[in-house]
Amino acid sequence: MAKMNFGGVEENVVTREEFPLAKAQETLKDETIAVLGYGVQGPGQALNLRDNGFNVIVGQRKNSKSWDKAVADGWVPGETLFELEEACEKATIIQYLLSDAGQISLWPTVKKHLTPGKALYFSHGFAVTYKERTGIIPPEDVDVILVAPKGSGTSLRRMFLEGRGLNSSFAIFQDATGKAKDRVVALGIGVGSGYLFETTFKREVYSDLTGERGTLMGAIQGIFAAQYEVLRKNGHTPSEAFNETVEELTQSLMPLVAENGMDWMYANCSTTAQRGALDWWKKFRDATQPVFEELYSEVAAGNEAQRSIDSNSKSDYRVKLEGELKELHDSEMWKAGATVRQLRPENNG
Ligand SMILES: NC(=O)c1ccc[n+]([C@@H]2O[C@H](COP(=O)([O-])OP(=O)(O)OC[C@H]3O[C@@H](n4cnc5c(N)ncnc54)[C@H](O)[C@@H]3O)[C@@H](O)[C@H]2O)c1
Ligand SMILES: CC(C)(O)[C@@H](O)C(=O)O
Ligand SMILES: [Mg+2]
Ligand SMILES: [Mg+2]
Repeated sequence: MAKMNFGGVEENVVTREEFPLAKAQETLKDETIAVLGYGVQGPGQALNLRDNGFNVIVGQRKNSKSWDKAVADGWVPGETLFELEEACEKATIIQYLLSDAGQISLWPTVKKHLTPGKALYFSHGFAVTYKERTGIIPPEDVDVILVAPKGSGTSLRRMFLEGRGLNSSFAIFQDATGKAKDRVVALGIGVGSGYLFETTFKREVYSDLTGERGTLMGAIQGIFAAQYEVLRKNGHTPSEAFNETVEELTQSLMPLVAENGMDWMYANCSTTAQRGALDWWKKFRDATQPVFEELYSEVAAGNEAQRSIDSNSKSDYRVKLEGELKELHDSEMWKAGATVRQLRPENNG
């Protein structure tokens, strides 16, 4: 494992140079990897593993949309696509990629097939870290490992097809066979990770829940909405408000930030923008920091996990969710966004 310096802090990372695909293939040559669940991560990881030459099968409920999607992606019923229990039986490595709530209900079935020496793989530290709430306590004689791609399964697949790689974290909760480290790193390379950084199940779930509720999705939508509303209230058109809040960020500035960092962006805008951004960023940091503190403590207390488990297990969960998503979809800001996206020359022919 290479030690790399991240802004003055040394961390362990695994790169593709250090652990090439050929080594990953050799490590897992006698394994049958069953990817359970074909939602968002399932397809990304299963297809990348298949294209990378691993022995991989998919387990999914029959008569479901995800089953049909798996068939459309070339998984063959009875050969590489099975009902969940049959896939568990055939697997030496079970990649548990059902929704976090779905993992709770299927657990008794999965546990039954976790015979000594198998590996149980997660892409989230949720099930094991919050075991008192999920009831997921793996037997002691199996490896329990994690590769958590830091992004959507959609991006994992897209970036793989573009010859790029999404970064993932990896962790070992339990090394029963003495092979857990090689297995987890080989799987991380196999699913198409750019590089792998080391974590624990607990640190993965605390940071992931914070990130998705924070700057990755929750906080950013909140900041978008606040700025858009202020601009609209002050007489700006939807076009102007949307362009100045979202479109410029995603189309112009974020690709540059991705390439070079926000420090570079600050050094490469107008002196007017530079002055203002330098003067205002700390005010935004100070205003939001208490919310982030509250968020992190709710995550660490397990309350966020419990809320997610509870809401997912309600019978009207789907109906309520659709209502909430519709509210966002029907908001003026995102309707304006749909029109703006349509007007991108590459989208309007
Ligand atoms: N969505 C992402 O891009 C992403 C990114 C990183 C990590 N993860 C993690 O990966 C795992 C999978 O997440 P996902 O978003 O792909 O899941 P998902 O919500 O898309 O669901 C995956 C599959 O679970 C099946 N499922 C749900 N409940 C079930 C049940 N009770 N019985 C049988 N099958 C059931 C669904 O049919 C679906 O095919 C989770 O642990 C998640 O936290 C997801
Ligand atoms: C894609 C995300 C937000 O990073 C993931 O954590 C998820 O739960 O979907
Ligand atoms: Mg997440
Ligand atoms: Mg995440």
